Amino acid sequence: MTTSKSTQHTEHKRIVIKLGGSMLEGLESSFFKTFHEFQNAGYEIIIVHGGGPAINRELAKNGVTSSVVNGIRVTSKEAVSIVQATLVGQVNPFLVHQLNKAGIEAIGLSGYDGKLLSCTVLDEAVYGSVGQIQQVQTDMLEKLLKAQIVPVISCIGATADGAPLNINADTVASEIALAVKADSLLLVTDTPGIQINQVIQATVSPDEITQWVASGDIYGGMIPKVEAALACLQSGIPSVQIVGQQLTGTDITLQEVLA
Ligand SMILES: Nc1ncnc2c1ncn2[C@@H]1O[C@H](COP(=O)(O)OP(=O)(O)O)[C@@H](O)[C@H]1O
Ligand SMILES: CC(=O)N[C@@H](CCC(=O)OP(=O)(O)O)C(=O)O
Repeated sequence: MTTSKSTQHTEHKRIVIKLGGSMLEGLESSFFKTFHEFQNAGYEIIIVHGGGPAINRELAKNGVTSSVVNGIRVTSKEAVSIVQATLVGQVNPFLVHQLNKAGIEAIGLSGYDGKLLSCTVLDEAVYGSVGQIQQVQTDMLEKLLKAQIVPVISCIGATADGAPLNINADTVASEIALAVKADSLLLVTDTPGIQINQVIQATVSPDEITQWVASGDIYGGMIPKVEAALACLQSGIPSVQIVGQQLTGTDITLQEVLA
């Protein structure tokens, strides 16, 4: 993994905010106030977005079927060009527009731009055109952050030959958070945190997560989120949260949670 922050001196704190496709559909304009608050508090912000519902609609419109295994979309060659067109052509500009309109200087990127997300194929037999990130090229991000521009990244990676690959946006967010040595990762979704037996969990430990994935209490789209959260915490990102649009939710912590 390439990072360049370690060689820099900076007073800034960094936050990677992943906006799930599920919450983007019901985005409230007041949500963007939060970004000003983060910036005023001295945070450099990187946004990663998904777009599951928009992708589902476009695939259906084109008569392309897809399935999901462990929260990862099995992506045929036909599907990947629709996924790319939807994320890069629709969802990303929508979000960049909303941010710019709210007075936050934002610029859209995909994994191609500045060679941001160099990938190999994860497992073609199982997932098709899904990427495994080999390198995050942070140079472009550093330049943008220095200029106080918010990068808005869609979860499309590229092979060395320039073929597009679909990557789950939670995974992209965690890889980027690790590459830029973020102080915090926020995974914003359509539910205010991890719910077990309909109760939102304020704090959860890795052992609880393992147990709840095995029992099926954590399933589907929540699986890549908890995996992303654990990958970040175990590699030293101090704060990882899964939250709703109000930014309240679940803190994932390496500490054992006392009953
Ligand atoms: N234990 C859980 N707590 C909350 N949500 C869960 C849980 N397990 C699975 N989910 C599902 O995960 C969904 C969020 O994942 P997903 O739909 O992929 O959102 P996003 O588009 O934000 O990535 C929730 O809406 C819910 O249906
Ligand atoms: C490989 C894979 O699963 N890609 C995801 C990318 C979009 C995404 O992650 O969107 P959400 O944030 O809405 O979940 C997909 O095709 O749905």
